[in-house]
Amino acid sequence: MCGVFGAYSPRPEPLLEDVYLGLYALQHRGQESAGVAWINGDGMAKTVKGMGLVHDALNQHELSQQETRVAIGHVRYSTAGGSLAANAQPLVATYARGPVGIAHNGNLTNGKAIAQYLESRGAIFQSTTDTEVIIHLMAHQAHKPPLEALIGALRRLVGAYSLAVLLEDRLVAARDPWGFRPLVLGKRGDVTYIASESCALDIVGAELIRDVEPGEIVVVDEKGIRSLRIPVEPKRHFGCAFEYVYFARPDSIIDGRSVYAVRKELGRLLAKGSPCPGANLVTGMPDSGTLAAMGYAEESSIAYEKAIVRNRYVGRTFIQPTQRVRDLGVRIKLNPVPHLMEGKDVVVVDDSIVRGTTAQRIVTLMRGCGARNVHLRIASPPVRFPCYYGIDTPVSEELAAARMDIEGLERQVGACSLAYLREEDLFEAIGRGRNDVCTACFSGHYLEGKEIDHDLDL
Ligand SMILES: O=P(O)(O)OC[C@H]1O[C@H](OP(=O)(O)OP(=O)(O)O)[C@H](O)[C@@H]1O
Ligand SMILES: NC(=O)CC[C@H](N)C(=O)O
Ligand code: SF4
Ligand SMILES: [Mg+2]
Repeated sequence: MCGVFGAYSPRPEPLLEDVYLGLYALQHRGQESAGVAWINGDGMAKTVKGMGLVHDALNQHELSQQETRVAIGHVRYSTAGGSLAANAQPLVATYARGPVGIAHNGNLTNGKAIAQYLESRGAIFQSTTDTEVIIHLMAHQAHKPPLEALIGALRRLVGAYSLAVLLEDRLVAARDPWGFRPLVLGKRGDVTYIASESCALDIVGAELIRDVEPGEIVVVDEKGIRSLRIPVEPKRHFGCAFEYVYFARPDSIIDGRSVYAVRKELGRLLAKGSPCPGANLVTGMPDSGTLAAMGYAEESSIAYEKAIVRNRYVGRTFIQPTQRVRDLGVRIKLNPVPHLMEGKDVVVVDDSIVRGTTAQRIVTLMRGCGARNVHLRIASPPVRFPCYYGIDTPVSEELAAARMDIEGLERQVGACSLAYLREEDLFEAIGRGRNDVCTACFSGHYLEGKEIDHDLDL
């Protein structure tokens, strides 16, 4: 999952500082690289990118010295192509019709097929991301004006894309027809913003105007804001349920629904479906399990304690690219408060179990601190299938809930009991119907109707 951000002003301004701040607010969506791109006074596309977190990769002071009318930015969590400097985004190129820059959140399921087709006709790729195919598809339609070439490229894509695009001196936002990933529009005075999540608008003092609709292209230029459509009719919408469960920040609003409210509701419904009468306290796995734990505690009238402390200097562990770093991360990141554990029956709520790294470590530590019973409650259904749409859930063999049944997993993590949320409760908490939400990593029901399993590395 990545984060994208873009800004457009009718006159030159230090917009890159806003982009920097917006990316900072989207850091939870990608920790591997960060970058910005803008159009300078000569109409040329410029870019600064680096590996690591926003404050390591980019220099806020230097960026704040630049004035521009249009700029985009990206934080990356690699899902197609390795975690390399060459794959850092935004990707920028100058083709026959002028400069173009693209920041992409999501994953194309036909990216590899398109790349092979283009390579067989002489295209030379500079990166191994799926994102680059969009630029090549545009370059192959150089007879059309750039906006038409972009639309012509997008109509060939299948899968997930929420894009912030620099197109000459225009800012363009585009969201795939299935609406997998979030994308919002905001405004502060006459500056227009696009962002993966509304929390990035808040940080620059912009007001959330609305979501970019699935299948919509929003063009921002000197004429104002225009809305166009990607000419693809989706059979249904596929907004990612995992954004609400784990990925997005709780202060964001996605497709009109507060992530905070959804997470608390997930916890309440979990308590109704899988209660734990007699437990002494409920606690949440920081960070993303916290709100569901509060909802669980409220619904079951059991005291909520912040009984697992998070080391604030460690970021997200699940989105780290290797298992070694994930193991180390969980080790340093989370610790129970010993005196709250002694002789207690404790309910621990987490948002999800993916590989089982976090659950196993914490249950072991809690037991070591003297907890009598540890009941693990998960505020989403079991993750049994890989995601092909921009979250790097591993192949089925690495997914804890695909490798064993719930009793086996309960034994593996050492919990006294383990229970998951029901799928229908997930739809209820999100407030949308089965045909509006993607739950493929839980259900195995993919966009193309079957398990797609092609190697997405281009
Ligand atoms: O079963 P696993 O493979 O351990 O993956 C699941 C865990 O990973 C995520 O936490 P993460 O540390 O990434 O982020 P968070 O701080 O937002 O909870 C998620 O919230 C679970 O706690
Ligand atoms: N997770 C994402 O959104 C990643 C975007 C793109 N597929 C990449 O790997 O660079
Ligand atoms: S498969 Fe899971 S993580 Fe991927 S888009 Fe669907 S719900 Fe989200
Ligand atoms: Mg977590």
